[in-house]
Amino acid sequence: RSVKASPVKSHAITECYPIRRSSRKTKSLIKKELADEIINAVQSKYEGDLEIVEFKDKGRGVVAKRSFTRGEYVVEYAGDLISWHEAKSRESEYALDTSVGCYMYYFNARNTNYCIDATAESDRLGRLLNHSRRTPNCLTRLVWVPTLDNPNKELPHLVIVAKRDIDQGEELTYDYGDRDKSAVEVHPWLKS
Ligand SMILES: C[S@@+](CC[C@H](N)C(=O)[O-])C[C@H]1O[C@@H](n2cnc3c(N)ncnc32)[C@H](O)[C@@H]1O
Repeated sequence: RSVKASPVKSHAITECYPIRRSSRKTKSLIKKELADEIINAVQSKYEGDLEIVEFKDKGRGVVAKRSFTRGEYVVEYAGDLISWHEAKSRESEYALDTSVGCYMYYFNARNTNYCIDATAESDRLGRLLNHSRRTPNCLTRLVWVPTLDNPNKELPHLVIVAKRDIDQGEELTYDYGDRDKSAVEVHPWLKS
């Protein structure tokens, strides 16, 4: 907003009419505000609008306690941010215990391969969203978030956002994206 360049004092306008800010926003401003909202949400770690529900065929899952609009931040896929090298080493350890589920999320950001390992039980809920290939209502997005101790340093985070408008009470799901034939054979639910 170019308050300084305006010949009219801003307080004179706001006293008479509420400024319809949304109609004045440029696309890049809206984009920046959405990005800032996501950064704030990641830093606050707020997850109060979600609840854990036990499903007969999937184990725990996460259900929306309020509605979400398309594109809105839902939750972070929080865990340990590690290199692919470290991830492979941890995976071979996890493979020894068949009771350990799949909580490794591999991705590439700014030309570096990373993995979020959310295998360890924690109070964070992103790790509990189940998979849906056919009808996911969420999707994951990569965001770079400044660290709290050094605002000049950014780290990649995976956030889960609403793919479409979501009603209160819906189970939240996203597509894990694993199309590997042998993985689908071992985990037939990857087709669902
Ligand atoms: C990231 S965890 C999701 C949370 C998990 N349900 C739990 O109770 O901890 C992934 C695991 O959930 C289960 N899962 C995820 N999506 C599923 C689906 N559509 N059908 C059946 N099981 C599913 C599988 O056991 C998978 O290894």
